[in-house]
Amino acid sequence: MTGTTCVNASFSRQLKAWFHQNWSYSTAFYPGENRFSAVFAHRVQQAMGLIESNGGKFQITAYHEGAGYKTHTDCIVDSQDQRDRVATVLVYLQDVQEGGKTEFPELGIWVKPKKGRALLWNNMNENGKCEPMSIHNASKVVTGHKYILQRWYYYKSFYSLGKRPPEPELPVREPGQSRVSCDEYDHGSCRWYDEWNYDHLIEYQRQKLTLV
Ligand SMILES: O=C(O)CCC(=O)C(=O)O
Ligand SMILES: [Fe+2]
Repeated sequence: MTGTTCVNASFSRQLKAWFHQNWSYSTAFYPGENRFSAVFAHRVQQAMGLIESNGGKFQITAYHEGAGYKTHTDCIVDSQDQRDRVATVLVYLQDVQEGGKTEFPELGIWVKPKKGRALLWNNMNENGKCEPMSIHNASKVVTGHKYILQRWYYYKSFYSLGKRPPEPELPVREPGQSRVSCDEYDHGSCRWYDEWNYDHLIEYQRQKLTLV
């Protein structure tokens, strides 16, 4: 994944100590790995016309109190690479008491997390270029926990799309410790990307929340 770096155990621990408060955590599952992925992809195609096989992984992100996510586009502005994210589907898996909104500053709109609410937007304009007006951010969770599911859709399917990459051998992870990091720390938010660490999903289940 672009921007993803493997860090060793001690540096990972250090990062956690510094930034833990502001982190969001992501993990992912892939098409065909469970029944949910097929049901979701089918319903999205029916309701929104996005072609199932043009979708990538299913990314789940958890935000604890104090965590948000920087302002960004989901596509790469001025990129020549055709393999870019045309559309985003975001589903809120749980209500958030306060904060945690998805905000689109250029459009002057924001959406409040509500369990089961799904949001779809285009990242590209009619010329097939990444649209800077699509910038958005996740405002900090003030009270509660926020869990979302996201899937990005592309113009067409390509070889690696929706396929789980092999698990890296190193570095070794301790329980509760992410091993694959990370967005750059930026505007008060950082995110662990760890496709092999389900700790926050276990926490989600502990709260008796379910995906469907
Ligand atoms: O959490 C949100 O509301 C938005 C997250 C987002 O934009 C992203 O992960 O790309
Ligand atoms: Fe985004």
